[in-house]
Amino acid sequence: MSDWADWDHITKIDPDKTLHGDETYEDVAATGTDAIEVGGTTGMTEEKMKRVVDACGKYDIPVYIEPSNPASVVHSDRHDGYLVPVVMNAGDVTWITGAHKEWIRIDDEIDWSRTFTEAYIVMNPDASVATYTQASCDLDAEEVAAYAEAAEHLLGQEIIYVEYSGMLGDTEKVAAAADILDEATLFYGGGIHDYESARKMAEHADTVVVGDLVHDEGCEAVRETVEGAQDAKAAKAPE
Ligand SMILES: CC(C)=CCC/C(C)=C/CC/C(C)=C/CC/C(C)=C/COP(=O)(O)OP(=O)(O)O
Ligand SMILES: O=P(O)(O)OC[C@@H](O)CO
Ligand SMILES: [Mg+2]
Repeated sequence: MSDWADWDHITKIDPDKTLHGDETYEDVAATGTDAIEVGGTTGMTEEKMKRVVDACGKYDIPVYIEPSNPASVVHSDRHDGYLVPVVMNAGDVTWITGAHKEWIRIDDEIDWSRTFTEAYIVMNPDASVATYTQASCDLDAEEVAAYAEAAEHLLGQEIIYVEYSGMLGDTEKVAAAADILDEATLFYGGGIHDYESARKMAEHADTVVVGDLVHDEGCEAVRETVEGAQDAKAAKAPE
């Protein structure tokens, strides 16, 4: 079974940002979050990535690198693996297969045994990830569901990621993706900032991702979102 099948909550650390106040990565690991993803769209370098991966890798929590370009991939035995995005609704094929081809061409150390993909559906047109990938974000619930279904059944993706980075998404669209998926795991990320927003999104998604909050508000706020996600999952009918 894949690691992520048991994750209710992921904390995403952006190596281009600092932690809140004097908090440490040990504090992040102690929030109850199930895994740490390390990634961001802008300002990413190998050096910044390595610093965060090395620091997080000391604690008893899965750590995955989520690269936004081939240059931000670092290799170490401090982390568990790589979650490489593929953007279903990208306007530029670079972000569907092009960057992947270049990465494979230039990197001799790829460890396929711990490299997996995430099929992103990018939904917030104001997020840097939308600009970066030239994503078509104007999608209704039926289209979101169709992208999710294409990702799972045509492309064999195991993780579908509805991404509203920077804003809380439309639950109707998240639910449409959740309802169409058979076996794939649904990640939701964007704008989760408290118990209630985490609970609401985790009613539909299998796993919620919290990003900006850890940098802007800190670990106590993240802990509340972990509780919201866990309560939503506990309230769902047994699968
Ligand atoms: C093939 C390799 C190694 C890399 C390419 C991987 C791809 C397709 C990247 C596309 C962009 C993407 C989906 C990045 C994932 C990380 C992400 C969504 C971060 C959040 O982005 P924002 O919140 O918009 O950015 P900032 O917080 O940096 O402003
Ligand atoms: O920063 P936020 O809005 O929490 O979004 C989380 C994550 O989905 C970003 O890739
Ligand atoms: Mg962000």
